[in-house]
Amino acid sequence: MVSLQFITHQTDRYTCFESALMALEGGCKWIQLRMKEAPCEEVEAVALQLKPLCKEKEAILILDDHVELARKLEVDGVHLGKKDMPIDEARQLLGESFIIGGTANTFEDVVQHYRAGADYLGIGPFRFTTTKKNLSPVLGLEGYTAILSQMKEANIELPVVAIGGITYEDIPAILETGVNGIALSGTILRAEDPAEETRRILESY
Ligand SMILES: Cc1ncc(COP(=O)(O)OP(=O)(O)O)c(N)n1
Ligand SMILES: Cc1ncsc1CCOP(=O)(O)O
Ligand SMILES: [Mg+2]
Repeated sequence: MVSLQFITHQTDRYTCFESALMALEGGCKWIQLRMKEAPCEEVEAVALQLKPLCKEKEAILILDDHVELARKLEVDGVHLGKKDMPIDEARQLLGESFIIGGTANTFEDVVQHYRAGADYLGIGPFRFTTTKKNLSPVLGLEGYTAILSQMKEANIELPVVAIGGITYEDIPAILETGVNGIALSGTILRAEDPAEETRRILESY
C-alpha cells in the first residue's frame, strides 16, 4: 500500500477538520494539519479535536509550521519549510521522538535538511497547484529522478514524499522514480466522495 500523507485544506465544501476526518475515514494513516491562514489558537483547537481521532485510527498527526504547538500538544511531529523554524533548532526543541519533515525543491535543500537531522523530505511541487501560494519551480518526474539519483550518489538515505498537484493517475509514475510516498490534498478534496477517493488510492497502489 502506498504511503500517503494527507494535507488538510479548507475548501468551499469542507473545513480543514472535516477534510482530515474524511481522509481518516478512507484509511489514511498520516495527516498533516495545515491551516495556513489560521491563528495559532485555531490550529490548536483543531489539533486537539483531531489528536484522539488519529490515535483511535492509529494515524500519525503532524502540524505544518507550528513547532511550539506540536511540543505543547504532544502530536507526532511537524513539517517545516524554508520560511519556518530551521530544522536543527526544531530538533533541539522537540528532541528525537518527534517526526520532523523538511521541504526540498533542490538537491541542495536535501543536503541541508539531511545535515540538520530531518526524518523525511517533502519534495515538490510535482506540478502546479493552487493549494499552496508562492510555489517553487515545478519538478515533474525528471526532477524527482535527478534528485533521487543525486541522493543515492551522496549516500543520503531519507524517506522522500512527493507533493504538489498529484492526482490518482500520476501515482504509479511518481513511485517509479523511487520516492517512498506521496502527499495529497486537492485530488482527494475535489472528489465527489473524498473518503472513498482516499480508499481507492490506498487500495490501488
Ligand atoms: C509533505 C510536505 N512537503 C512540503 C510541504 C511544504 O511546506 P512549506 O514549504 O513550509 O510550505 P507550507 O506548507 O508551510 O505552505 C508540506 N507542507 N508538506
Ligand atoms: C503544501 C504543499 N507544498 C508544496 S505543494 C503543496 C500543496 C499540496 O496539495 P495539492 O495536492 O492539492 O497540490
Ligand atoms: Mg511551512
